[in-house]
Amino acid sequence: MESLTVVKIGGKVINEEAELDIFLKKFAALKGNKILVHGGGNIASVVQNKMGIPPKMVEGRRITDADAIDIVTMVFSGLNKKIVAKLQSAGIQSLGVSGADGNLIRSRKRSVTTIDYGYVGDVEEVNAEFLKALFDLGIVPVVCALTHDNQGQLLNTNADTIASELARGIADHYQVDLVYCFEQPGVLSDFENKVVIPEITPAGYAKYKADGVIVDGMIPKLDNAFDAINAGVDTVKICHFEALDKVQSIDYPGTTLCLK
Ligand SMILES: Nc1ncnc2c1ncn2[C@@H]1O[C@H](COP(=O)(O)OP(=O)(O)O)[C@@H](O)[C@H]1O
Ligand SMILES: CC(=O)N[C@@H](CCC(=O)OP(=O)(O)O)C(=O)O
Repeated sequence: MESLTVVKIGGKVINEEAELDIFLKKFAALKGNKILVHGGGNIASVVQNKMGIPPKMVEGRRITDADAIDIVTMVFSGLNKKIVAKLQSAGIQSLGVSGADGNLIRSRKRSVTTIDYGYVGDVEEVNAEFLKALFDLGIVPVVCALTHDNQGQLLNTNADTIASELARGIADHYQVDLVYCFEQPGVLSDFENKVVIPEITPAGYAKYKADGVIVDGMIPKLDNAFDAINAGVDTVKICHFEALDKVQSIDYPGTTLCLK
């Protein structure tokens, strides 16, 4: 089976021009078929504040009302084009898409329970055939955190979830490696001293979570990571964005490997 690397980069790295450039150079150098999924949540929050519409977040997820979906659509789509322009300059034939483009990711608006998340979508289907066609043309897809409901509505979907769902959606056709890149050196057992957990299992994750070692945005990231591993994705790694050039070598220690 051909290999495919799905890389997700977080919004904090995108926000720093120099860091983004370092990361994109490393992404450009990755061998084989690849997809880049990017966030941009913190930039959307800055824009919301500037527009006098303060962001509302619940457990790391944005409450996306009518104003917020307009703002995230502009911010995420704009970032998407900026990243594609930078990748083109690195010689990568890339195409920036949301989940609506090429019907790549169809989702369903999250139903209202105790919380109304507004225009937030839970993924229902990934168009693996469209991705395969892009790879056959030598095109690298760059995917932002927007999906659609096939009834004309864009929906906001967490970028970690998009990366996991894309990896799972295409795992029948490729040997898929999923890499979450961010500003920390991996999942940490000691945040102050930056001690990386080299391998994490669901049992270890449960314990670190109960002990308050793994908190905040790392919780949905690991939930998405284990969902991917359980659905047939070959490997899931969580690493510093500057370590991306090392993830394709088997024995690189400076990263967290998620195990079943
Ligand atoms: N044990 C941990 N190890 C590493 N990061 C952690 C840990 N617990 C919480 N975090 C936090 O999780 C954040 C990553 O989640 P998030 O902000 O959603 O990432 P991203 O920017 O990739 O979308 C890190 O910036 C870090 O502050
Ligand atoms: C529903 C939801 O919360 N969507 C996220 C999508 C962006 C994202 O995930 O960006 P990062 O990866 O940079 O955090 C948001 O609006 O912030």
